[in-house]
Amino acid sequence: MPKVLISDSMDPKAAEIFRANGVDVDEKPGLSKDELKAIIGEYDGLAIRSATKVTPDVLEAATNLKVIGRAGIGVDNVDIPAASAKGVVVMNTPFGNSITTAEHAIALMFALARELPAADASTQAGKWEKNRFMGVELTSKTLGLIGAGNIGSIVAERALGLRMKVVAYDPFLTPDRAVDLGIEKVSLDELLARADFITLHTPLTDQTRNILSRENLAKTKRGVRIINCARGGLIDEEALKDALESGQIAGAALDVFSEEPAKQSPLFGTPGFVATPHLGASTTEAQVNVAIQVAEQMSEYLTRGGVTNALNMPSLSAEEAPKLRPYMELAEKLGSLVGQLEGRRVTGIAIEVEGAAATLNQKPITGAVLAGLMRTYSDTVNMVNAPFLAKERGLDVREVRHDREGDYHTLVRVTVTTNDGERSVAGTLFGNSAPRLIDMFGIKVEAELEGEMIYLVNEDSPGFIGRLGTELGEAGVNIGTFNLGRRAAGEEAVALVSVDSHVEQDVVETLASLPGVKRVAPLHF
Ligand SMILES: NC(=O)c1ccc[n+]([C@@H]2O[C@H](COP(=O)([O-])OP(=O)(O)OC[C@H]3O[C@@H](n4cnc5c(N)ncnc54)[C@H](O)[C@@H]3O)[C@@H](O)[C@H]2O)c1
Ligand SMILES: O=C(O)[C@H](O)COP(=O)(O)O
Repeated sequence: MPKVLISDSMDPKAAEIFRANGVDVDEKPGLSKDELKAIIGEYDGLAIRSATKVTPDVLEAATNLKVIGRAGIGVDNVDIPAASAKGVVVMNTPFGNSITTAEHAIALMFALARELPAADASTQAGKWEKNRFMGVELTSKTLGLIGAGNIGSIVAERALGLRMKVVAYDPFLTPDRAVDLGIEKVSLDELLARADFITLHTPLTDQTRNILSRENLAKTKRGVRIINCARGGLIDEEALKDALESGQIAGAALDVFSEEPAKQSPLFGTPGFVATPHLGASTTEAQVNVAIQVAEQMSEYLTRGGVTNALNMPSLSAEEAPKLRPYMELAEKLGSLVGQLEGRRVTGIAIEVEGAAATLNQKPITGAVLAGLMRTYSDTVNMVNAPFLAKERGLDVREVRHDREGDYHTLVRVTVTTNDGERSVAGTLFGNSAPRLIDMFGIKVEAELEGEMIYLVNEDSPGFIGRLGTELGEAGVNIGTFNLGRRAAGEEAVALVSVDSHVEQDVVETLASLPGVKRVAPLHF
């Protein structure tokens, strides 16, 4: 039974769903890094929010880990390249807390416009400072969105409902989407110059880090109010403090900080500054949503192989998974075949699908071919890390989907490029489930790629098969199946012989010395 650790505080629904799906679960929120490292090796899955930091040393200790599920959106607390390199799928729940977070941004916008936290503190202190607090209306003001994805779009809708004008800076926002949303796409400089309120809704990346730098804060309209419910690190906090003090910025509300938990900050106590402790996603509704989603997604992966919302692997529904499984087996075997024969000489690989295979999601098939190819020289490779390792190695990977119907109802062809040119192998499924090789380097040969095998290339000549059988018999190697093919009578022929035991090097050498033999290679599937 797969076992999952929930290492951050999560709605109890998550544990209920894991158990209902036959997944064992331990809930241990608040572990130190060393405590996590000491126990992570026991688990197949790790369910987290933003507090657990999944760093390379944690992953190093996670010897059984297959999946990390983030009950929420941001995955900047997970080292995704390190997880990918270890073959661990990283999933998030991209929509479960978006409305809640958008509402928090709107709440902070109101808090700034009417100085609600300061007014509340002053009133409860018995001061009744009616003349101290003079707010601004939101109606007709311009809201500048930096990032118009899921949350930014919801903020835009709500702001339009408040009769604000919305401008957005997001290099990936299409003009059509901007029209649909009823917002104006602008450059960052234009947004800074025009916005009365600015709200940030981008992930923290190398491009967005410090997007509101000292220089950019200086370009804002005097008296602007800024809200950040996305990620700490998007704003230069020292520069923000200076701008609040100089009056360039009239108010700033941060839910997120460059260092969290933010128990101290230069901003604390600055007039016009409002803070919440990373509460963007903290509503009952959002926490139930993300807990249910993460537990369902992780259970589906651990028990049925379905992949949803993974950041380092293509999605694969639980319906697709059983259909794709025999193709992935076929693809992995074809990849392994070319890997065992060509190994590290491969510089490029093309994966072609035809017939029924062309109607399926091709990414998992490609992942399986690459895993099969590279597993011949690395035993840590799997479908998740194979595409990354292939890229790292500079392997040129091409995917081709043919609409045409060929001789077979379904076909996967793998063509590898080496210094000697291109060579390809192809396979099909018998009865929609049994993988079979049907073409080996241009020669028709039908074989099940299974267990220990010998690949042999020879000149087609009478008596050769008998001599081969005799040599194997004398070496004590029992033949299971004999699969033969040739280009034409008397020309190059191939034999794929399945045998009951591992073929030792001396047997390979004896076979290689038989007259007419061009190549012998032991294979293992
Ligand atoms: N405070 C919280 O508790 C809380 C809760 C949920 C999400 N978040 C954070 O909010 C952020 C946004 O979440 P989302 O679901 O809207 O993500 P999303 O991926 O749907 O949207 C992000 C948007 O940012 C845009 N973007 C990327 N690079 C950009 C750049 N250089 N300049 C401008 N725009 C850029 C993208 O095109 C995209 O439209 C994430 O960082 C997430 O972690 C915080
Ligand atoms: O990215 C997110 O989903 C938010 O930052 C929420 O973080 P949390 O789960 O720690 O509240």
